[in-house]
Amino acid sequence: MTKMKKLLKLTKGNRLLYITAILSIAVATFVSMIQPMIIKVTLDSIIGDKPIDAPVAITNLIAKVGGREVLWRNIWICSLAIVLLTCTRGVFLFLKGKLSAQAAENIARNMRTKLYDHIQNLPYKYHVNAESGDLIQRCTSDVETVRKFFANQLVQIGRSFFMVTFALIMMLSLNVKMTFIAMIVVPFIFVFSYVFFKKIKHTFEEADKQEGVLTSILQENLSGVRVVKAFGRQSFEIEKYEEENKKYRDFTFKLIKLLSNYWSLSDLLCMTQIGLVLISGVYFAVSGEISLGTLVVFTTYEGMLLWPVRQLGRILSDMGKMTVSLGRITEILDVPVEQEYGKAIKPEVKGEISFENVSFEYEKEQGVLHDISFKVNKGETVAIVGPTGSGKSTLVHLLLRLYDYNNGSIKIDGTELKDIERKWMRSNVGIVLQEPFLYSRTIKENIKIAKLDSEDVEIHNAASSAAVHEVITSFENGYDTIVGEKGVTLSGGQRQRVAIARTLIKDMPILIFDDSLSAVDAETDRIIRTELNKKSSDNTTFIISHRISTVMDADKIIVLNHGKIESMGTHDELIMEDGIYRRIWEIQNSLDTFAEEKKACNE
Ligand SMILES: Nc1ncnc2c1ncn2[C@@H]1O[C@H](COP(=O)(O)OP(=O)(O)OP(=O)(O)O)[C@@H](O)[C@H]1O
Repeated sequence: MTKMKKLLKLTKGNRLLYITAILSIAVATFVSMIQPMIIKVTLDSIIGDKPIDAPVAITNLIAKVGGREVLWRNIWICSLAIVLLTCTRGVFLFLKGKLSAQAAENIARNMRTKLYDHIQNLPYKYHVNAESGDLIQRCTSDVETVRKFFANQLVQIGRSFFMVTFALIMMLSLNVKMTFIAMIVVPFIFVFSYVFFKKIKHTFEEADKQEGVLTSILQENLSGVRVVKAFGRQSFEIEKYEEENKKYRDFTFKLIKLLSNYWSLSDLLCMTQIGLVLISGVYFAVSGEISLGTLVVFTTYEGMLLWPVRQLGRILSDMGKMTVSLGRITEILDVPVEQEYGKAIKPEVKGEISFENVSFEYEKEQGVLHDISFKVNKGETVAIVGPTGSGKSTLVHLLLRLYDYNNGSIKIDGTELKDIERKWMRSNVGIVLQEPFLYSRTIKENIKIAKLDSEDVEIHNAASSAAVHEVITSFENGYDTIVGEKGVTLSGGQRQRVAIARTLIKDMPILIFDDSLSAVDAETDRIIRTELNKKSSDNTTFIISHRISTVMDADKIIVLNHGKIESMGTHDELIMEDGIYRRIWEIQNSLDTFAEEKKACNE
């Protein structure tokens, strides 16, 4: 879609406001053009004795008032006319400002909502790779640039257009030769502005990109400030920021330099034009070719005309910035939202799951899961163990349809997973992520997110099942304790448990715990699992863990290695086999025995 079409599309729903704003600026410009004509007639034909040489409307008006004689005796009428015209101009300028601001605000609001909606519906893969600092910049400062364009610059372009057209008509009606002199440099100013606009666009783009880099570093640094401090990386981070900051400053300097060159050169062109009008105007007035009033009209028009022309360079340069911003916004909007390729049905999910020869790769030719086949009955608990990077999280992410498997088949109660609507599937699967995210809200609100209408008692029950109720009630504000950004006021284990409570509050047929008990001690882990067993005998549960004690009671344990199922069975079966599972079990067992012996010695 061309930029013009994109711009037009944005004004949808606000076009009437815009048309009225543009009409208002047309009226205001026309009125401001009439004023010098009144001065001219007053000077030449009311105070002076020249025949009236003005547009028909003004001649008719003079006749209606009573003719030249009456006006000469009541010269205040001419002043009053100027005052009235100034007031009319003011009213229309006010209307223009109000309506265009209103339209621009509406456009900006629509754009923000559209962006936010779109971002929410983008595929998981997009978010994994996107830089949030850059996204934030696009949703805030880029939208602001477009808003400013619609609020100010677009109507300003209209003003320039009307100004040039009206002035040209008026000047031509007075003197063709003078009109030619008054317009001789104007095309050069236009061409100059256009060339400048082309040149500055690229620099604006670079500066904007660099601003995005700065925002990203800042955002990343603030969220990872604890890592920076813990590793004593402050000076490295400061240097890195300083380097990018310097680059940003250099781009801005370059822009300022270009802009100042532009303003000085456009000043020179404008002053040359005014000088030409003054010199030739005075010459023609002295030689009697034009009247004094006509000279006043030409010099006033020139002053009025050159300002919008001068401004045009700025508007065009801002337009460059605006098209860049618009491009950056549409770049997000052009990313396709998560599509439903299958039938998008919403069957009742009971929890029977089967994987048949499933393979998956994030990047082409780099398989992550190979030929995975297993079956889980409703209500069973399946544990997935395996070395880090073996594909455990990937496997459960497939169940949520965050990614679609490349080969094989996954069936949920006999229905192909790809045919089940993504949102529907996600509303039937409760997952506790490896690194749970908590909002900077109260604990209660964080738990309620999964079920907004939940009663206090349900919240407390979920928290009890996650073995965190007592911890919460020990806080001064209990469930109303606000969790700091990303839950810094809570310990890692407490955070995990609040996240578990959030998942348990809604009774989902499938539950997934992705290494989500890693930050709690073995005893709390056991309490939570006992609670889970009590609560979720009907739920099909997946537990990913590196801790054998967490998975040993599972109905089925899947051992993944390099994306393949190495072995599968119950704990008792697996410890009989020579493999990863037995090795991990032996290591953890000997560690436990060692810890117990040490404890006994200390006692
Ligand atoms: N979004 C992604 N894009 C590309 N590759 C990815 C992505 N997520 C994971 N991988 C890769 O896929 C492989 C499996 O990752 P996965 O997170 O499933 O392993 P895991 O067994 O859960 O590891 P851990 O125990 O450390 O959590 C790894 O090699 C990882 O680098």
